[in-house]
Amino acid sequence: MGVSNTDSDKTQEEEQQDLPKVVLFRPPPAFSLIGEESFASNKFQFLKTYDSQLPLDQYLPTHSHSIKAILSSAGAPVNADILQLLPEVGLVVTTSAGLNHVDIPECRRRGIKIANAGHVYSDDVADLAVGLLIDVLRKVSASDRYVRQGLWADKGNYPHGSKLGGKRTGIVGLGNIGYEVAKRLEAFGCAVSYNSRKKKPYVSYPFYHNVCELAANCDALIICCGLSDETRHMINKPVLSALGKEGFIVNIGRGDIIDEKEMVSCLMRGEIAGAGLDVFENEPNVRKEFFAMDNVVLSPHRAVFTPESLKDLSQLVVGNLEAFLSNKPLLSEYVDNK
Ligand SMILES: O=CC(=O)O
Repeated sequence: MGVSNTDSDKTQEEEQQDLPKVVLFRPPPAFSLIGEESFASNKFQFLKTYDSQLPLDQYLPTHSHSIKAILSSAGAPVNADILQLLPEVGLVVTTSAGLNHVDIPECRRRGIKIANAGHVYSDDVADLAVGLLIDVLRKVSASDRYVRQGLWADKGNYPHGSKLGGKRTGIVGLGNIGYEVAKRLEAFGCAVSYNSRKKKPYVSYPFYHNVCELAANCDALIICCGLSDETRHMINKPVLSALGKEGFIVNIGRGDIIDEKEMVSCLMRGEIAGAGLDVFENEPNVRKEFFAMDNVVLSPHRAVFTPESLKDLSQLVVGNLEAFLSNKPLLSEYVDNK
C-alpha cells in the first residue's frame, strides 16, 4: 500500500512538472492577504524566481521553454530585459488595475497579451476616494487625533469642516474607477465634471479637455487616471494654482501623476486647502512634510485591498491564465484604446 501511494504521489509530481509554468518575480500582495492557494489551478504551475538564489539571467534560461505566462503585480516590473529572457511568454497578467509597471509597447511588439484586474477593484477604490474627500473636508482624521490627544476638554471644539454636498468635483480620468467615483459624488449632491483623454459619449457630465480649466472650475479634483508618460506630473503648479486656496485634491491613481514637491509647497503656503492621498511618488517612503499637516489625510496605498475584492481577483487571475492556456478569450484583456 505504502509503495503504491508513493508511486501515485510521484506520478502527480511528474504531472505537475509537465504543466505550463507561470512565472512570478515577486509574491503579489494578494498571496499573503488571502492565501496563495486561492490562485492555484490544475492547469498551470507557478514558478517563483524569488525561491532561487540564482540571478534571473541564469535561472530563467533553464525553464524558459515551459514558461508561458507572467503573473505580476504593481511594483514588480515587466520590462524588455525580462521579456527577452522569456521567448515563449504570450501573456502578462497583473493583479493590479494600473499597468505602469508593464512595458506595454514591448508586449505589443512581441504579440504578448496583457490582462489586468479589470473592474474588480473599482467599487473599493471609488469608496476610498470619496472617503478621503469626506475625511479631508470634514476633518475626520484630524479631529480624531484631537480627541485622542485629550485636547477637546482643554482647548474646546476642533475647527469645523466643510460640507461635501454642493461641491463642484472634477474627476481626472473617467475610466471604470473614475465613473464609480462620479456616481457616488452625484449621490452626495456634488456637481461632477471631468477630464479624460477623450470625451465619453455615455455621460452628460461637462467635459474639460484641459485639466487646468477643470481645476479652475472645481472645489475638489479627484485623480483617477493611470500613470503614463502623458500623465506623469500632469497635476503641476499651474493646475494646483488653478484649483486655488479653497480647493482640495484626492489621489487614488498613482503618486507620480502629481508633482508632489509642488503640491507640498502649495499646501505649506495655503495655496490649496487640503489633500487626501492613497498614493505617493516614492512610496512606501512618504515626504515628512505631510506628517505635520492636519489638512492632509494619508493612506498607505490601500484602496484596492478588501478581502471581498481579492477573492474576486483570484478568480479573475486564474480565469485569465486558464483561458489563455486553452486558447480562449481572456476575461479582462487590456485593450489600449488611445
Ligand atoms: O494600485 C493598485 C492597482 O493598480 O491595482
